[in-house]
Parts: sequence; structure tokens; C-alpha cells
Amino acid sequence: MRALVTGGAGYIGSHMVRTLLDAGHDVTVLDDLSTGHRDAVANEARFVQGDVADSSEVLALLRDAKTDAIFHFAAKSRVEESVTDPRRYFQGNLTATLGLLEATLDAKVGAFVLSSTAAVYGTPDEVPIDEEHPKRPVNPYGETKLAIERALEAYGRAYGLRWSSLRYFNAAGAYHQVGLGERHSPETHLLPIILDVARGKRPAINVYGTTWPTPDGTCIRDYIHVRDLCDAHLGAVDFLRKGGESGAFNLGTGRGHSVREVIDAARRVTGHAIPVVEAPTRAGDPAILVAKVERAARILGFQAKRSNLEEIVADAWAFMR
Ligand SMILES: NC(=O)c1ccc[n+]([C@@H]2O[C@H](COP(=O)([O-])OP(=O)(O)OC[C@H]3O[C@@H](n4cnc5c(N)ncnc54)[C@H](O)[C@@H]3O)[C@@H](O)[C@H]2O)c1
Ligand SMILES: O=c1ccn([C@@H]2O[C@H](COP(=O)(O)OP(=O)(O)O[C@H]3O[C@H](CO)[C@@H](O)[C@H](O)[C@H]3O)[C@@H](O)[C@H]2O)c(=O)[nH]1
Repeated sequence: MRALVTGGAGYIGSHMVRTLLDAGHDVTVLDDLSTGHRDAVANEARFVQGDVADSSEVLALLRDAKTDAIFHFAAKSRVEESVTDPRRYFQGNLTATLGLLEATLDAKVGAFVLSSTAAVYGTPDEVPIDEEHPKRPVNPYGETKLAIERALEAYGRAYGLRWSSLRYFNAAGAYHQVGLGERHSPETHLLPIILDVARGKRPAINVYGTTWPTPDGTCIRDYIHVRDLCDAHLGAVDFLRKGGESGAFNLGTGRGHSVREVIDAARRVTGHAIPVVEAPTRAGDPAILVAKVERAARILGFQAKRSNLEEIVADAWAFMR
């Protein structure tokens, strides 16, 4: 397969590039390096610096590379920033992706895999959340991803676009053995911030809320190892290329961990005390997000293999050190 990975210099995209290369595929990366790192892109991949919104450049690239499948990771993804600077999200995610889809249709690319998110659901009525749960995003980031999903549905029906939308829950962990891991700046994600405390870069971890309606009062999330996520993408594209139906899939483990559980796991892995500061709640945080993962298991044959919490934390820690 000849794959285009947009956002392939970012956290999850760079792991996808490695996964595709290891499976014997040909990879081109398109990334504007707005939040990614050139040195995260494997040498065996072709790298093009550019914006996915630039339909004519992308069309030329797709034709030149004879692309069979697109993995679309490129996006802005800081939830809080999407509230304070929504145009960056409607432009950078929705408008940019519509530009990419123009080129995708014109080049007749056979499969399109979107990085979607649990944020399309908003505050859930019930957990675990299945794919049919009502979609009521509570921030512009989730709104833009939902709007992109709706465009995929309509383009599929009208123009025959074949797509898969993968709704990730919380991506974490690293492929430290090949030098890959999470390097956001600024970092907003829980685990890398906790590990920054362990390596002395921050004094303490702020826990956003301790009176949530959960057993220990802190928020619960479904953490999935970034390498398991990448394996699921291979399953999704394989399914599409064999004639499988377009659609959306949750990617998680079906198990939730509280913020305190993640901190405790990091204490065990790092041997560091990791001081905690009890802080006010963060805008837009639902108490509990846990995926129902039966659909991806049944249809894509997906099974998380590396996503127990200790392993996720240990891999992220090995990368950081
Ligand atoms: N990290 C998570 O827990 C999580 C959860 C759910 C969904 N997602 C989605 O997964 C995808 C990847 O997330 P990530 O954490 O790796 O983010 P990231 O910021 O590390 O990677 C995004 C990459 O896209 C590039 N990019 C952004 N806009 C671009 C554009 N217009 N043209 C070309 N390149 C562009 C950036 O330079 C960066 O390399 C995103 O779509 C995100 O919304 C992530
Ligand atoms: O310093 C911190 C950082 C986070 N948290 C908490 O830790 C949990 C996880 O937070 P974070 O790592 O920021 O992830 P989420 O806010 O759950 O969002 C991630 O997971 C979503 C899907 O579940 C995706 O949509 C988003 O893109 C992705 O950033 C939340 O309860 C936060 O309140 C803290 O208590 N302290």
C-alpha cells in the first residue's frame, strides 16, 4: 500500500509512520510542522512540508505518489485552546480537512482514515459509550471533528468516498525502542505532565477536581497505548480496502482509570513521590469517558495488547528518560 500520513511528524502520526513501514508499506508524510517534529519522521518515509488545506498541492502529491490510502492525523487538538481561539479550530481542522477531501476525491484515493475523538460525544449519558451515543460536543475541538465526520458520511453517500473514522479515547505511551514518544509544547496531557514531575521539570501535578462523582473523586479516562491505536489503523484500512463498509469506531480499552490511579502507577514505575496539588476543575472536562469497544473488536478484529496502565506508563517513562 502507498500511504499518505498527514500529521506524520506529530505524536500519534509519527508512530503510525513507523507501524506502516514495519508492515512493509510505502509512506509519504505531509506535515506543516506547526506542532510536529521533523526528526520524529522515520528516514525511510518521504517527507513533504506543507498544509493539508492546499488542495492543488495535495492533489499533485497524491497523484505523484499514487496514493492508495490517507491517514489523516493533522489537526489542532488542544481542547482549552479551541474554546479561547475557535477560529484556529474551524479553519485548521474543518476548513483544512475539506481542502484535503477535495484532493482526495479528485485523485480518487480508495480509503480515508480520520483521527477522530471521544470529544464528539460530549458529556456522556452513560458509560461505556458506544458509537451510537448522541453526539453533543462540549467544545469547538469536538465540534470540528464531528463536522468532519458528517462531511465524510455525506461524501461517502454522494461520491463513493470510502472512509473510516476512528474515535480515540486517551492516547498515551510511547515506542521508546525506536525513539518515539509524546513531545507536545506546551504539554496539556496528564501522563507526560506527571512524568515531568518525576524527572524534576515541574514541582507537582495539579489534579483538576477531587469531588467528581467517581470512587476517588477524580476524573476517569480510558487510556490506550499509541501502538495499539496504530495497529487498529492497519485493521481499519485493511477492512476498507477489502470492501468493508465505511463507518466510525471507538478506540479504547473499555477500562477506565482515575487521575489518582495514573499518578499511583507513575509512582510505582518511577519510584518518585510525585507531589499532588488539588486544583479547581478544568472547563469542559466530563467526569468519566470510557469506550465501548465491541464494534472495533468484532469488525476490525481490534484488541489492545499493550494498554494496561503500568505498561503505558513504563513506555512513556522510558521514552522521557
Ligand atoms: N492525543 C490524543 O489523546 C488524541 C485523542 C483523540 C484524538 N486525537 C487526534 O489525533 C490526531 C493526532 O494527535 P496528536 O496528539 O498526535 O497531535 P500532534 O499535534 O502531535 O500532531 C498533529 C500533527 O499535525 C501537523 N499539522 C497540524 N495542522 C496541519 C496542517 N494544516 N497541515 C499539515 N500538517 C498539520 C502538526 O505539525 C503535527 O505534526 C489529531 O487529529 C487529534 O485530534 C488525539
Ligand atoms: O495537569 C493535568 C492534566 C490533566 N488532568 C486530568 O487528567 C484527565 C486527562 O486529561 P488529558 O490528558 O488532558 O486528556 P483529555 O482532556 O481527557 O483529552 C484527551 O482525550 C480526549 C478523548 O478522551 C481527546 O479528545 C483529546 O484530544 C485528548 O487531549 C482529565 O480528567 C484532566 O482533568 C489533570 O488532572 N491534571
